[in-house]
Amino acid sequence: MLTETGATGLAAIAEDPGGAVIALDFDGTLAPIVSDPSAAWIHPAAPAALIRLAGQVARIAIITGRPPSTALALGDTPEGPDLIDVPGLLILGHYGLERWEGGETVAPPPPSGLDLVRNELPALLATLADGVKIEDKGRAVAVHTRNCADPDATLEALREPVARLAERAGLVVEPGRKVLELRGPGMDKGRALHALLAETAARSVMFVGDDLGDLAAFAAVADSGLPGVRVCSGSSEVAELTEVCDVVVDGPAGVVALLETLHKSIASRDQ
Ligand SMILES: O=P(O)(O)OC[C@H]1O[C@H](O[C@H]2O[C@H](CO)[C@@H](O)[C@H](O)[C@H]2O)[C@H](O)[C@@H](O)[C@@H]1O
Repeated sequence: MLTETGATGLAAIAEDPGGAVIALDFDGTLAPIVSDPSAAWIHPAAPAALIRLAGQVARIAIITGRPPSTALALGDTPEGPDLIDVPGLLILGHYGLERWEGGETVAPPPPSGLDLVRNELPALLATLADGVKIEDKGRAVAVHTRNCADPDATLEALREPVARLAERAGLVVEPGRKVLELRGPGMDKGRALHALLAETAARSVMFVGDDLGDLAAFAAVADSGLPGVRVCSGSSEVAELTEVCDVVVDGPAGVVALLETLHKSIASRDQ
C-alpha cells in the first residue's frame, strides 16, 4: 500500500525527474542481508536499474554505514554493470562522514577514541558473548551478533557495556540489524540527506532504507517540505520503519522492481 504523501512524491519525481534526488541505503536495501558482512553482495540487477534512472534524475546517492570503498567493492556484479558504473554516483559513507564522488574521497580524520575501543572490545566481548564478530571499518567498529546462538539476546546483553565503552571513547552507538556500531558523533543519515537536498537544489526526493539508521533519513524526507517518498525495504527484523514509511517493498528485489517501475514511468512521460 502506498500513502497519499508517497503517491504525491512519486508523481512529482515522474513529472519533474530533473529535480529529483534518489537516495538509497546499501545493506538490506541494495544488497541482501547475509550472515557474514564481508560476503554481502549487491543485487545483480541493481546497478543496471540505477544506471537507467541516473540518466533521468538529478542525482543518485547511496547513504550507508559502510565506507564508500566497501560499498563500491560489494557493488560489483558477476556479469552486468557494477555500482561504480552509475553515472554521477555519490556515496556518503559512514552515515555521511565520508564522501565519495568521481573517484575522490573526502573525510575527516578517524575519531581518536577508536584505539581505546580496539584495545578493550575483544576482552569485553570474551567475557560477555560467544560468536560475536568485530568488523573494523577504519573510522568505526561494528559488533555483529547475527552468528551467535541467540543474536537478539546477545545484542541486548551487549547494549549497556558497549554504550559505556563508546562513551569513554567519545563515540556514539549506532544500533542496527543484529549489530551495535561504535562510531564518531555529529553526523547521521538525516543530516547527510538534508545537506544533499540543499546542494542539489532538489525539488523532490526518494529515500529507500531498511534499518534503524535510516529513520533519520526518513525524517529528513518529511522535514524537507519537498514532495517525497519513503520506501522501506521490508524485513521481519525491523518493524519500526514500516510505521513511518510510505510504501514497503520486498527487500532488495522489491527495491530493484520499484526503481524499474519509476524508470518506466518517467520514460513514458518523455514520449
Ligand atoms: O547503512 P547500511 O548500508 O545499511 O549499513 C549498515 C550496516 O550494514 C552491514 O551490516 C548488516 O549487513 C550485514 C551483511 O548482510 C549483516 O551480516 C549484518 O547483520 C547487518 O547488520 C555492515 O556490516 C555494517 O558495517 C553497516 O554499518
